[in-house]
Amino acid sequence: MALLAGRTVLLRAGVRLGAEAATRGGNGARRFASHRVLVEPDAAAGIATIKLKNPPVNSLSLEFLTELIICLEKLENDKTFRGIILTSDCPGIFSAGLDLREMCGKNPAHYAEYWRAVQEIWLKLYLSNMVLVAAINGASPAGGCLMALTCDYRVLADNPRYRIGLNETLLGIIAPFWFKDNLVNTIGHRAADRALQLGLLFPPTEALQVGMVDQVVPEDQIHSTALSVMSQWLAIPDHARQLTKSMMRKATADHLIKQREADIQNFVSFISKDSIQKSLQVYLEKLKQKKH
Ligand SMILES: CCCCCCCCC/C=C/C(=O)SCCNC(=O)CCNC(=O)[C@H](O)C(C)(C)COP(=O)(O)OP(=O)(O)OC[C@H]1O[C@@H](n2cnc3c(N)ncnc32)[C@H](O)[C@@H]1OP(=O)(O)O
Repeated sequence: MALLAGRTVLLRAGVRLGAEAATRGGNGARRFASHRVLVEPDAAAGIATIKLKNPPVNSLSLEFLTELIICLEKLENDKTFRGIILTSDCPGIFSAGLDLREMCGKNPAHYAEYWRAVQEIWLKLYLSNMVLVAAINGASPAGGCLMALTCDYRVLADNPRYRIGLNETLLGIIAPFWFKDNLVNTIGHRAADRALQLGLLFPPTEALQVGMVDQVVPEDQIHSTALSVMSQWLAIPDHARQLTKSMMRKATADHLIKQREADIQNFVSFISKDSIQKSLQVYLEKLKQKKH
């Protein structure tokens, strides 16, 4: 049931994407047509670079998530590719996380559809058979951090403005258990406990220290570093690496898979509360006023 309902989201967007692809027909077979997800394939190396392009801040709207899910499905099913570098096309921002406008002032059916897409992108990334390297070239709060956490290796550009972490509590909301599980698997229980309760956003040096990222490099070296990490990981035979990855991650993914519907219901009732709506609106307003 969960999967069937999930498919509806994909198919609906798939039709739209199909139409886009047709109008762009001459663009070269290899470039996947999508407004917001740029794919730069290097077939010889077996690597595709995905550049997130949903300006201004790569917030994860339902449409953006759906395009990303379709793109990942295509790459996963294309034997040409063994690795993905995930990065941003928006200067200074990797991703601002979930799109707050999808969680404010909408109806329960919308919240449920949105949350299913958030679950789906996490499962697709976390369980990917490919090697995923995050080249984090900008700020990466909350859902942006979560996407990076699904990857096998994280390289962060050395800029104090590029902070990364699960800051949900600062918004008056709670990181779901599977965000928490992914963080605990990455930085350990004690560090995750502190980071989650305080909603910490770590600048590069601290992010490296706590293990949130694996490497911090000068900004102009981020892509070359990601490529060299990728070639190291791709030197391992796929079957051995994939089975090992699955062994390490399956229990965490199953935790969500076994209760997807309950998790959606939980999200919908939480996010629909007046007090939570108010917190999110105040937070969005603060973001808007920051400039003036
Ligand atoms: C029980 C369990 C149940 C479950 C309980 C529920 C679980 C939910 C889990 C939630 C996970 C999340 O990811 S929640 C999302 C958390 N994300 C954040 O806190 C990031 C907030 N954003 C920022 O900090 C900054 O925008 C940042 C990314 C650093 C970029 O700073 P800049 O100065 O470059 O840009 P800004 O001027 O701030 O932003 C540019 C415009 O983008 C908008 N904008 C910024 N972030 C946005 C966002 N996430 N969603 C929508 N819009 C956003 C701003 O309002 C501006 O809009 P205009 O003024 O109109 O131009």
